[in-house]
Amino acid sequence: MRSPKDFFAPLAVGAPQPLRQIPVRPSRMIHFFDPGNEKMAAKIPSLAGKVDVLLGNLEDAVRADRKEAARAGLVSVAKATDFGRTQLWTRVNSLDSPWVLDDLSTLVTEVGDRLDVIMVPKVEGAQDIHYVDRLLAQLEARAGLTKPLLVHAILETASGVANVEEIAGASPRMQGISLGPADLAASRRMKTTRVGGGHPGYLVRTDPVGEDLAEGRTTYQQDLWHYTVARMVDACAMHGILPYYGPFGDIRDVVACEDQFRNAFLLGCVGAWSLHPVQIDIAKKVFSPAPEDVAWSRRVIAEMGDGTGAVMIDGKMQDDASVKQCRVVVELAEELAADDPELAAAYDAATKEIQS
Ligand SMILES: CC(C)(COP(=O)(O)OP(=O)(O)OC[C@H]1O[C@@H](n2cnc3c(N)ncnc32)[C@H](O)[C@@H]1OP(=O)(O)O)[C@@H](O)C(=O)NCCC(=O)NCCSC(=O)C[C@](C)(O)C(=O)O
Ligand SMILES: [Mg+2]
Repeated sequence: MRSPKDFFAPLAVGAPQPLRQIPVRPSRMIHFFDPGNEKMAAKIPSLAGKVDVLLGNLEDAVRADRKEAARAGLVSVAKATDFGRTQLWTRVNSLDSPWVLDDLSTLVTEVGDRLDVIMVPKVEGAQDIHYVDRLLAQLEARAGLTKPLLVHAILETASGVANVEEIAGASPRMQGISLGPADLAASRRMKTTRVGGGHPGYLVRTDPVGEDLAEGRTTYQQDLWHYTVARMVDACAMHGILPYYGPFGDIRDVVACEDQFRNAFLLGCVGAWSLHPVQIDIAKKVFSPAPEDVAWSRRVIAEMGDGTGAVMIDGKMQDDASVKQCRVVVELAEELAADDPELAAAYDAATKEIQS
C-alpha cells in the first residue's frame, strides 16, 4: 500500500506522472468487439467517432486458440483507425491466465499511445491493481509514453465485491469499475444461467387475500443486481472514479436491456457495455439525461439563486440538497452536449419550452 505522500509518484523511473483526476470524456457505451474477428474488426472504422468507447476484447468470448489473433488484430486496428472523439480501451486476459503478460507488454509497447484504458477482469482485491500498476509503469517507461494508461476493474468475483472499496482506491490509475454479472453469479454460486438482467424466480408476492393461498396474489420481479451496483457506485463515488453496469446478454430483448441500463443510470452509473451494435443507441439514450430533466434542473438552479434556502416550484419543495441533484444532471448534460450538437439542441429546446 502506498503512503498518502507518495500516492501520486510514478512507479517506475521514466514513467509518466499519474493523473489526479479522471479526464471528463463521455463513456455511455463501452462497445465490445473481438479484434481477431475480421467481420467485426471491419466495422470499427465506421463506429469510430459514433460511439464513446471502443473496446478490443481479448478475454472471455475469444476462444483460447484465437487469443494471439485477437491481440495482433487489436494492434492493427489501433494503428490503422482514426478514432476521432472515441476512446480506445482493451480488456486483457485475467491475471491468472497465460496470456495477460503478453497482452500488456505487446499493447503498451506497440500501441500504448493509442490506448486510453485497460480493463482488468476478475479483480479480487487491491493486490491485483498494485501488480498491474507497477507493470504498466515499467512498460510505459520502456515505451517512452507521456500519458499514463488508466485501469478499469471488473467486479466479478465474490472477493472483488467484498474488497470493492480498496480496489476503487488502489491506484491513481483507477478510472472506473464495471459489474460483471456472469462471472460474479458463478463465483457466488448463484443459480442463474444468464449474462445480466433479472430472473423470473427472484420475486416478492403480495399477502394472501383469503383462504386460497394461490388466488389473487400479484408477484413482482426483483432486481438481482441492486445490492452490487449500489455498493459499486458508493465505492466509486468515494474515490472519484466512474461506475458502469456491464453486459446484458439477451441481445434480442432490447426492452429489458433498456430497463437494466436505466436502473443503473438512476443509481449513479455513467454507462454500460454494448455487445452488439443494436445496444449502442440504447446506452446512448439511457445514459444521456432526458431533455425534460435537464430543463427542470436548469429551472431549479435558476430559481434557487445562491443555492441555499427553500422555495416552492410547481408545488414541490426545493432546497440545498435538491439543487445539488439538479447540478449533477446539468453538469453531465453539459459535458455530453459539448461533444454532441444534437443533444445540445434538444436540451436547449426543452429549456426554452419550460421557460415559456
Ligand atoms: C453476441 C454475438 C456473438 C452475436 O453475433 P452474431 O454475428 O450472431 O450477430 P448478428 O446480429 O448476426 O450480427 C450482425 C452483424 O453485426 C456484426 N457484429 C456483431 N456484434 C458486433 C460487435 N460487437 N461489434 C461490431 N460488429 C458486430 C456481425 O459481425 C454481423 O456483421 P455482418 O452483417 O457483416 O455479417 C456478437 O455480437 C458478439 O460476439 N459480441 C461480443 C460478445 C462479447 O464481447 N462478449 C464478452 C463480453 S460479456 C462478458 O465477458 C461477461 C462478463 C462481464 O465478463 C461477466 O459478466 O462475467
Ligand atoms: Mg467475466
